[in-house]
Parts: sequence; C-alpha cells; structure tokens
Amino acid sequence: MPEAFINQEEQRLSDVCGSVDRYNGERRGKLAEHDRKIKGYEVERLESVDPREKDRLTKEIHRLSQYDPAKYLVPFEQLRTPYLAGLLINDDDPRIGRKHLLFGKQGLMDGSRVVVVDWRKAEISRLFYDWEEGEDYEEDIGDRERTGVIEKKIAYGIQQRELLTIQTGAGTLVKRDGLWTEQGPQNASAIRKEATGDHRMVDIVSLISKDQFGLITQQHDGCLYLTGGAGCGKTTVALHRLSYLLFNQPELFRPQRCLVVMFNRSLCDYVRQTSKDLLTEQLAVETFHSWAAKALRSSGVAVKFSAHQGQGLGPLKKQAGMYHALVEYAATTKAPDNPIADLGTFYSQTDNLSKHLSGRRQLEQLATAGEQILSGQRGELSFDDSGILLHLIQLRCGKEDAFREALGWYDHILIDEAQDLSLAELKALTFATNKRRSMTVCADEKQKILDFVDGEGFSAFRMDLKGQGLSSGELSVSYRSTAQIMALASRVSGRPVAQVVNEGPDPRFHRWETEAESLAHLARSLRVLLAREPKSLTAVICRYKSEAQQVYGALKGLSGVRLQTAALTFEPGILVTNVHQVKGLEFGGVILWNPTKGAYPVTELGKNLLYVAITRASNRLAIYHHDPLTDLLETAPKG
Ligand SMILES: Nc1ncnc2c1ncn2[C@@H]1O[C@H](COP(=O)(O)OP(=O)(O)OP(=O)(O)O)[C@@H](O)[C@H]1O
Repeated sequence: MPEAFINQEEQRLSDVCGSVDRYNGERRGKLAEHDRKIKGYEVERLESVDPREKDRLTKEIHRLSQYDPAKYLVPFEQLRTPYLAGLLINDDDPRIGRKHLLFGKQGLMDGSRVVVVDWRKAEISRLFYDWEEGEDYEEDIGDRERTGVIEKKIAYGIQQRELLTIQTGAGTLVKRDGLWTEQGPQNASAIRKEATGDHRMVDIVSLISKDQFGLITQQHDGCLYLTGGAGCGKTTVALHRLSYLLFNQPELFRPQRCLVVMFNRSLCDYVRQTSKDLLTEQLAVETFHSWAAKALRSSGVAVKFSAHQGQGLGPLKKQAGMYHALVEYAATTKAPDNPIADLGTFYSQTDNLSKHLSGRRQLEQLATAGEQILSGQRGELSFDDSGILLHLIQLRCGKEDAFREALGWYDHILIDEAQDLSLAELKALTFATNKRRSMTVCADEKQKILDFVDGEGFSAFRMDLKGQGLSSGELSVSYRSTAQIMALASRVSGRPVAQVVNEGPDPRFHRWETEAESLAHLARSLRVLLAREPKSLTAVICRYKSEAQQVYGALKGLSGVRLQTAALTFEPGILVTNVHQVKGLEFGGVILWNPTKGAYPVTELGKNLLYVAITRASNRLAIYHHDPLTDLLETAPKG
C-alpha cells in the first residue's frame, strides 16, 4: 500500500481546505464591511439636510446593494469537494519545473496563488485532457508554447472534505470504513458510488477522455449529434458540453434560457442533482411533456393535460405522418383565435390526415376527439397532444412572433434519448432554439423502447439536421458495464462487441422450477447483499410495472427494499422497478426478473428492451427465471 502517497494526498486536501476557509473568511469579512458601509450611508442620509448629498448617498446605497452577496462566497459544494483531478507536470521552463495542478468545478485563489483551476478553462485543462501519464506535452497556454512531461494524472473522489478514492494509471485506491485498499481497473464512477453510498449521477470532470473533451469543447452553434451504445457517456458528455458553454460564453448561453429534455422523471431527478453543481440550479431539466405543458401555460394557452385522455390514440399521434399532416394543415388553413379549437379542427379533418396516415378506424376516432375538443366536451387533452398543439402554434406564429418569444428562444437545448420522441416533438424543440440553433442531441436507435413512436420520425429528423450541417460524434468506449455484461448485451442486440474498460464477474443465470421458489431465493440473496454491501444500490428490473408490484409484494418484509415504478430515489438499497423506469440510469448490480419469450420477444423492440435492461448494470448481473427464457438469452453461456 503506497502509504506515503496517500499521506501526501490527504495533506494536500487538508491544505486546500485551509485555502477554502481562508478564502471564505476573507469574503465574509468583505461582506460584513459591505453591510457596514450601507448602514453607515443610510444613517448619514437620514441625518443629511443637503438634498444633493442625500441624492449621492441614495445612489451609493443603490450601487452597493446591487452586489449579490452570494458571489462573495465559495459555493457550499466547493467546501465539500474542492477539486476533482490532479496533474503532476515537469515543465521544461525552470521557473515552473515540477508542479502539481488541481482541477475542480470552480477556480480557487489563495491570495495571489491559484490553488484550483476551473476545468472549463480550456487552455490549461487541455494539459489534463489531451495528454496521458508519461507523455511529453506541447501545448499553447497563454501566448507561449509549453513543453514538458506528464508525470502523473490523478482522479480524486472527495466527499464532505474526505478523500475517498484516488485513481491513477496504476489503479484505484479506495477508503472504506477508514481503511485504504487497492483495486484493479474497474468502473471509476461505480467505485465512487459504492464507496460513498451516493448513487446520484457522478460528474466525470476528472475522467473525461481526450475524444470526449474534443466533443465537449466543439463549436457552439448548430447541432452536435452524439451517438453510441449503452454507457459510452452520451448524456454525460452532453451535460459537460452545456456546462462548458455556460462558463465560456456566458453572454451567449444564459442558464435560464437553456433547456435539458430527458426521457422520464427519474432521469430528470438523476440529472438535476448533477446540474446543481456541474451546471446551475437555474437550468430547466424537464421531460418533453412537462416542458411543453409549461411552455403552453406560460404563453397563455389555458390547457389541462391528463394521462387518461389518450383513448389509445397515442401511437397515431406519435407517427411521423402526423407531423407532415400538421405542416400541410397549417400551410393551407387560416388560424382561428383559439389554438385549442385549431387543434380540434386539425384532428377532425380526416381528408388531410388520411393523406399522411393510415388506419381508418383510428382516424375516425381522432376526428371524434377533435369534434369533442371543438364543442368543449373535452376539457382536458392527452399528454400526447402537447407536442402537436405546441408545434401547431409555432407554425402559425412564424419565427419572429411575440408568441414565440413567450414560448422561449432557447440559447441551447439538450435532448437526451431523442430516438424516443416523435417528429412533431423534435420539431417543436428545434423550433424553440434561437437563431444560432445550438443543440446537443443524444440518441441510440438500438435503445428505442417506446414501440408507438415510429423510427421513421427520428430518421427524418436526423436527415434534416444533416442538411443543416450538424456535427456528429460517435462515442465508442463503453464505460459503464463490464466486458462480461457488454458481451451478453452484444449477443442480445446483434451490435458489435463494444470497447470496454472494466472487467467483472460473468452474468449469472438462476433457474427455478416455480415462481415461489424463485422469489424465496431472490429474498435470500437480497438479504445477504443488504448485509454485505450496505452502501450499494441494486435494481431488480421487471418488464412491467404490475410484475414489479408483484415481486415487491413478495419481498415486502425485507427492509432496504423499495418499489419504484413512478420515480426513483438513489439512496443505497434495493429497488424493484420496471425497464421503462430505468432507461438511462445505472446500478452497481442488476437482477433481471424472469425475462421470458413473451416479455422480450425476438423483435426489434424486444431486443432493445433487453439491451437497455442488461446494460443498466455496471458490475454485477444476475438473471432469475422460472419460465422458459426468451430466445434472445437462450444461447447465452449460463454462468
Ligand atoms: N471518460 C469516462 N471515464 C470514466 N467513466 C465515464 C467516462 N465517460 C462516462 N463515464 C461513465 O459512464 C457511465 C455511463 O455514462 P452515460 O450515462 O453518460 O452514458 P450513455 O451513453 O448516456 O448511456 P445510456 O445510453 O446507456 O443511457 C456513467 O457512469 C459515467 O459517469
């Protein structure tokens, strides 16, 4: 165990925390002085008889009170995690020589000394991201070319001012219950999550690869399209890109004018946590439907949405043809005053719709729904209507209208899991960007799990973006799951075996005769797991909500197990959930519950669902079944 190295790193953290405290002490002093000044001026103003002097003092008070006192203090997060990465360089310039640089989510000065560099400061952070341990570097920093050697690259895991993980090229050191141990190369995010018991999204400032850094620092106008298999960092890179834009171009990218659109509420919560410190609390993180509903309300369209108003018309409304019919309708008809009546009229014009959509019965049903909207019989719309209504209004208003102003001109929109949005929804989002059209779109067509959204819409959207000169980045290294899990995922999905960085145990198959037997063994394994790994988070993934409820019912007596089929929380323990709920998320361990032929048929959708479920596991995957396995898994070697 490299004790001297650990001591040195613990001392470094303690020194930096000292700098943070001095910085804050100084700032608090300045704040107090600032308050005293304002109070003094107020007293003087009250006592002054000269109106000109009164006026001057009023202006001075106003000027001083313009300062945001919070800006004087280092944000709380930095007190707990002052830095994330370190670099030991040996620069050829003797005035610099051997130097340990620290990178964090915010820069820190102690007097005139730079203690921590903000990772988004491109010039200096390029040293960290562009070069590997042992390499000779050449980098233009400031107005000079710097050369030297990278002696060490370190990723730190620090929480509440405690050093918990230190990762270097040689491996990872982990502190558990006060004791340091060495671990081989494993998923660094997973190690951090399990060491800290904090399973919210990990920011990867210290882990970003050179390719990822290249994408993060891409030009800011237009669209960046990020694709790649499960766990290769699409969402993470997109969020770091946004953080980079907000920091480096604050005049172009204002947090309150940027939007992040995620697949479901669980993913929103997962990301919001990170956006608090990586990005900013002012940033809106929404599902498409919640964003659309808010946008409509804030622009004065009095509309209520309900999950129960769809009448099975969701699939029809999500088809690409619906968008094409909408465009034709908006171009050939005059807008009524009321946008909701406009939607009703659109739905009731079967002639136009049938040019672009098939299914006579469904179109008739839609026409009836349209007439009910027009007659006021239908007070609430379905969430599936939100994108269509919003885009209809956008088409009516044109680009320069005041209404569009109210709906928002976004400086940047990040769309995650774009393959599961309909063409009308994607168009509504694109329309909401300002003239720079700055967007980051993450998608993986092999993870499309909403069968009622047709793939044609997403292909058309991508072609459109291509026409507008999008830049794209294919991420090819899978960071989340081990080689063993990714090999199974590749067998299921038919996509080539991904490049991986982590090794782990083989997936284990447990076959039982009856459901009762299977549940009894599941309960026993979970009990052992909860006792042995109290800080880990494991998901039991069922195909359907109802199945999750049933499994949870059988495990109810076990403390530490929770049922989560609507939104997720990320404390350690076991959660019983369904596959649609865990899209985009990750867990140290996954238990896949009874993946049968019916649950995961040999179809595109079945493959995608199974691929998503399997690749939520970073280290451990177990498959429990009592019914015949899906053919997608039948040929897999059974560990
Ligand atoms: N350069 C990196 N080094 C180490 N870990 C990384 C790196 N990039 C991403 N990760 C980690 O990989 C995991 C997967 O990242 P992310 O969720 O962004 O992938 P994704 O492509 O969006 O996945 P999915 O498509 O499955 O939702 C996360 O734990 C993230 O912290």
